[in-house]
Amino acid sequence: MRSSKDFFRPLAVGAPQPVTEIPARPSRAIHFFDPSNEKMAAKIPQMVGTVDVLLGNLEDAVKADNKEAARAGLVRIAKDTDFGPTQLWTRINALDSPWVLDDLTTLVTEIGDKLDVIMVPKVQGAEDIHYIDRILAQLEARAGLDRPILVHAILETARGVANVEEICGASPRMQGLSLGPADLAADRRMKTTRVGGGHPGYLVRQDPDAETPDAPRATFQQDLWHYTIARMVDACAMHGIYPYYGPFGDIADVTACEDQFRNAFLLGCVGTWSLHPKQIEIANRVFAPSVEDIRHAREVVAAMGDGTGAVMLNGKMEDDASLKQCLVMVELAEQLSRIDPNLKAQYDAISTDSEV
Ligand SMILES: CCC(=O)SCCNC(=O)CCNC(=O)[C@H](O)C(C)(C)COP(=O)(O)OP(=O)(O)OC[C@H]1O[C@@H](n2cnc3c(N)ncnc32)[C@H](O)[C@@H]1OP(=O)(O)O
Ligand SMILES: O=CC(=O)O
Ligand SMILES: [Mg+2]
Repeated sequence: MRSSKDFFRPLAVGAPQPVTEIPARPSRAIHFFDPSNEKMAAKIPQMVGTVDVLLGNLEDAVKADNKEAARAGLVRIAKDTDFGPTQLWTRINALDSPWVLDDLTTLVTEIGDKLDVIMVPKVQGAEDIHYIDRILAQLEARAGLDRPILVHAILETARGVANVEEICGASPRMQGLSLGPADLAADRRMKTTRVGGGHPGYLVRQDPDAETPDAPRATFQQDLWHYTIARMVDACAMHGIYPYYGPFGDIADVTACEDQFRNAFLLGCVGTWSLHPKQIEIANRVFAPSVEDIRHAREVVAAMGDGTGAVMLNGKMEDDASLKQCLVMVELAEQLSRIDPNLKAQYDAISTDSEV
């Protein structure tokens, strides 16, 4: 076990000072692209500013024969593009793969100054994060970087879920976690064949009516991912890092995609992955508080004065705890307003309404 005094000392001579807090940068959509796919890669410069995070994916969904082209493509895109307010992330190959060492060495030394976060797949426990932490420090020192690259782990193995709290607390670099429902389903031997989302077979059925026991009974589909997302949210909150939903594979079903994203938002996630350009708009809308919520939250803040005691507002009791919930929403709206002029205009219009 590392001493708490050592936790914020660099892990290599010449490496940058570890961060003591993970900045709350808006990241409603982490948009995946394959840097070896020329059509996709060509679209990246024009996507800057339309999405909070662009992620050059090197792992699953990139063909084995294209791994090196994807890595080289990401280096080229990073060097040639001004990302402005948009963060640049990458997903490296798995730690047991033949590609990961070159992924890390090439990316950190060539474009480490452009990379905000490295996403690590199939993380099993703190030991995987310790490995990444040390090697990143060595490479950052070699590259002469002046700020540490942050680390994001995908929760996509049963062992990873069992170790989720220790993964979140394994390094001051830990920025957040994403749910990986496809690999997680396979690793758990769940009997599903989908990438995220619900399943019509996972349901509860209404009790039979005593008078008409043979009458049809309503069924209610349940959320397969509720348990894992809730565990992930608690582990992240405990360690001051950020939880994200992951992939929603049914690109055509924008309605169910929106529902899955909203469930994650309501449970505490700050964002999600986008696999196709059309999922960006859904994520940007869902992972921002609604105008109605902000209107209500501001009314509660105004009514609560010094923040203590209880008041009645529109027939409902508000107190210190409901005020804290409202402040979460108001702070998120303020952060998003700083980067999204459309949202700013919508939230600003509320003040005008209530002043009239
Ligand atoms: C499940 C576990 C995981 O690991 S999920 C994460 C890994 N998977 C991924 O990263 C998948 C990323 N997305 C994709 O590969 C593609 O979007 C897939 C799903 C294959 C669909 O591609 P395609 O059939 O070309 O879609 P389309 O014809 O509707 O595309 C329209 C135009 O948009 C482009 N496009 C597509 N996806 C992206 C993207 N992610 N980023 C940027 N551009 C994208 C297409 O190239 C196409 O362009 P054009 O109009 O032909 O010029
Ligand atoms: O990498 C994501 C997943 O769902 O698997
Ligand atoms: Mg996966």
